[in-house]
Amino acid sequence: MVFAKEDVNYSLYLVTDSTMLPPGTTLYSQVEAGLKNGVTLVQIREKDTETGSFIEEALDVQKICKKYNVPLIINDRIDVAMAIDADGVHVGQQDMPIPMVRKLLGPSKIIGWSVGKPSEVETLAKWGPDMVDYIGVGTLFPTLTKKNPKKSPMGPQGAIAVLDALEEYKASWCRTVGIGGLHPDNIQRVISQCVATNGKRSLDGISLVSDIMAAPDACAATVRLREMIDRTKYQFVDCELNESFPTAVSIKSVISQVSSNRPLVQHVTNKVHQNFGANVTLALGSSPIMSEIQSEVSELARIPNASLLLNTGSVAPIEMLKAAINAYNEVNRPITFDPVGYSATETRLCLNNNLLTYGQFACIKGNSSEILFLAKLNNDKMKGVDAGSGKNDDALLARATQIVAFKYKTIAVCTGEHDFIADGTFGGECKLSSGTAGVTAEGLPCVMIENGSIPIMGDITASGCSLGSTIASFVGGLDPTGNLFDAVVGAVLLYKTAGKLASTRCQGSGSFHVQLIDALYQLFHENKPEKWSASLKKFN
Ligand SMILES: Nc1ncnc2c1ncn2[C@@H]1O[C@H](COP(=O)(O)OP(=O)(O)OP(=O)(O)O)[C@@H](O)[C@H]1O
Ligand SMILES: Cc1ncsc1CCO
Ligand SMILES: [Mg+2]
Repeated sequence: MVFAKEDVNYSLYLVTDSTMLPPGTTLYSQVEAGLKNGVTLVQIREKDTETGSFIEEALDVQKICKKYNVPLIINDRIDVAMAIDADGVHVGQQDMPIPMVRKLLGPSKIIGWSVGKPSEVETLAKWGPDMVDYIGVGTLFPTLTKKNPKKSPMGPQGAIAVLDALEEYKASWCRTVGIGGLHPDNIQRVISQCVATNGKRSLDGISLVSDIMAAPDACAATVRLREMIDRTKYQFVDCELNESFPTAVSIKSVISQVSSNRPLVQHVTNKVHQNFGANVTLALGSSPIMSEIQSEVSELARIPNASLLLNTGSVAPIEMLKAAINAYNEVNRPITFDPVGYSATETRLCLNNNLLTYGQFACIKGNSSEILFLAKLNNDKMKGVDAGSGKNDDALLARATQIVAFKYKTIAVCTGEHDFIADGTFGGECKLSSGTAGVTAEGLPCVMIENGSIPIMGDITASGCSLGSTIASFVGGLDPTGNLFDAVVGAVLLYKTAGKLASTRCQGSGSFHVQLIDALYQLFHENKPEKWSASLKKFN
């Protein structure tokens, strides 16, 4: 059978590994369970099997693939693929060069290539449409199936770079599947985040091994995966993600929700911020818990209206941070991420990028230096944790905020004299292939909040960190019908108004600190956003 290449469905691509079969199953039975329940493409990848047995296995699997009308791809062994007339082969960077593979297989077979970086895309684009039909983009996350991984995992941001290269080099024919460490707990996040910067394409499919091959019930496992891939909404927090322009009325409603739900705000934060953050949280009618105990994160995340503030100013062990991200993502509770001093040192850059790869955040907030660096609009390293003193224009800051929101499919906040907030959640939409239907960072909703210059806000330590506490409290306090963007904007607007009020009441930075908590307390409990002094402007 010859498959028309444009008809190949890459959405759920099963790669075999007979070393992980559970007792009572065979390679054949696991593949059949997959095919019956929605696997759309099969690759035989048996690294340690002798040629004779490989061919026997391949012939067996080929029969069943034919029955389900699904193409069969052979990993690496071009000879085996030719011998059994398989539908295609998949080769890695170190395997036989692609032009030779094509010469041997002829034009009609499917050829897949493992790609990890943009320069490899440039190569395949130069070869043109007759060489590589699809690429396996990875390794996305750490995985046990690669025995000697040569590359460190690229994460969604690495996959975005590959998708961008496909667009840049105009390799429109080339399809993509994500590969490496994909499981039900990260598939939707990967589909949602891995979108080219021009919004025109996302991954065409998900490729995986162990979730089907090692499953005691491969039918149920495949049904679950299929359902996950077909779901077009990624509800990573249990509140509304729909686009809206916040108003005094909607912010008033957010505050009422926070008042009655009294969220539990777990702070994993720096030592300087601990006490201030706990008091700010209490001023907002919420309950702080400053905890870095790994064994309790799952329990905390399951408490109604739990919310996590993850601030990397000084850090807990990385395993604890990942466990916390996992625990909150697992139960769709919001995480507010503050990458303090993001670009100050290689250590911070590496740690923050590692965490950004690991989870889905409801909000990413930073000062102007952090957001500009995250957006790759500025390469100047920060001096410590404070924003640089250079003046940036509003348009540049808004753009950086939108880029961060788009990249991480989150609500991004950039602080300074003017605060910017952009919504990159796309209502939680996640789609294979079509990305954001061409919507780019510039098209994202973005607002600006200002209240004149309040330099004293930058003269106390951890004022940005405590805005993080305020956001975490507001997003945690939402009802399921509450709106995430309203909550983040409401928090920033309240904080700016409180800052101004406190600056008129204080005598210096020492009393400003105290006055800021008083002002937050007063404004929150009065709940009259229509009277707040900070202004909210639509920037886009
Ligand atoms: N010149 C200013 N005028 C008005 N508001 C300001 C000014 N500078 C900072 N702010 C406000 O102060 C808060 C902290 O912002 P900043 O950009 O200083 O954060 P940060 O560097 O992360 O703070 P930290 O790391 O000390 O916690 C924000 O709410 C911001 O809006
Ligand atoms: C001063 C300082 N150092 C690490 S975190 C922090 C608080 C302000 O970001
Ligand atoms: Mg900060």
